[in-house]
Amino acid sequence: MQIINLSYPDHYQLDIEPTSVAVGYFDGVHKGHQEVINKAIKESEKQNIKSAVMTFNPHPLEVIKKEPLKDFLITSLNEKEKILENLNIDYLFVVTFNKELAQLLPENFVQKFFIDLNVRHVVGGFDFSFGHKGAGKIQNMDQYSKGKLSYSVVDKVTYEGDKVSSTRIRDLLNEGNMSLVSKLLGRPFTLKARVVHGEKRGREIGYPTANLGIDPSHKLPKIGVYAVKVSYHDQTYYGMANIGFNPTFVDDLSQPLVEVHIFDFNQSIYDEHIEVEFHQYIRSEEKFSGVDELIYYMKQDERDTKNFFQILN
Ligand SMILES: Cc1cc2nc3c(=O)[nH]c(=O)nc-3n(C[C@H](O)[C@H](O)[C@H](O)COP(=O)(O)O)c2cc1C
Ligand SMILES: Nc1ncnc2c1ncn2[C@@H]1O[C@H](COP(=O)(O)OP(=O)(O)O)[C@@H](O)[C@H]1O
Repeated sequence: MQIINLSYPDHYQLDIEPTSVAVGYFDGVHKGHQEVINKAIKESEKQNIKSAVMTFNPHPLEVIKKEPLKDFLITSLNEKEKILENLNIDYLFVVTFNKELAQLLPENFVQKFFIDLNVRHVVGGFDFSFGHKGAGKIQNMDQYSKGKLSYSVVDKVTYEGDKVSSTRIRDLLNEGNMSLVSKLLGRPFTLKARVVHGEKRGREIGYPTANLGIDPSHKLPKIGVYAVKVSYHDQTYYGMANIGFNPTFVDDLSQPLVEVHIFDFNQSIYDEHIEVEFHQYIRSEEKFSGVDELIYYMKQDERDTKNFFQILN
């Protein structure tokens, strides 16, 4: 997959082959988004052209609200790139979302970002809008492109009767309903991050924890303890994670920490990247009377996690 960064009003001289492109912000790349992307791939095969995804960065809300998003994005740009890479897309266009782009008339957006880029077919979801005040509707593509592009609109995808949407997934993350989140995403909710330094308390209490460096804009599941799987250097491990404020030891953390104790693992992985899949909410985070009570509960968490994954204690 070739990643091409674009921004308006910059001029660019690009040599891009004809494409069928799926367009959207695609936060989470959930089952609904996957249908849009698959349609673009199918159409590229039919027309014997390349497949592409066009996404935006940062999130439009950040530009409209003029402040950084907090606890919002289901996938960082980096995570999105990795998911798309696995879908075998030929090109990923990452369009900078800025004030200028937000003001483009739909017909100008279509000229600049589709026709000028050699796009032949555009696929969007039934409710996708673009351009000035979101007035551009994919359904009006013939008018904007003066018939120069073909397009398809993908219908609402539902799960158990309700629309699959990024908002629904955020609500389920707030509830810690990881099994339903997995169903709507088509894969477990995953954080990909660098391991950063913590307070070095973990190893003292017999449970070293890899602390994840996560951008505050990333959505996190509700505060508490989770059964997780960790990928590191092409190997998968089981583990237990805590998302929280370590109230037993600290009382003034402004951001929740995400930390993972990996079972049967004993390597120094500071500054390395790991991927953590959240499979099951285990319990809420508590303020314990001290280290001994915390250790007692962490032992119980280890048993609960191993029972959940059906691995031997
Ligand atoms: C499975 C698990 C459960 C945890 N539960 C709690 C908890 O309920 N309350 C709490 O204050 N800290 C909890 N912690 C966080 C520990 O306080 C933290 O891992 C420890 O202080 C080590 O911190 P460090 O990585 O900064 O050294 C938990 C950590 C893990 C891995
Ligand atoms: N089983 C394990 N699970 C998680 N991290 C481990 C494990 N074994 C060793 N480590 C290493 O130890 C570090 C965590 O130790 P800890 O004392 O909790 O330090 P910190 O407070 O800096 O996170 C991890 O970042 C990692 O490099």
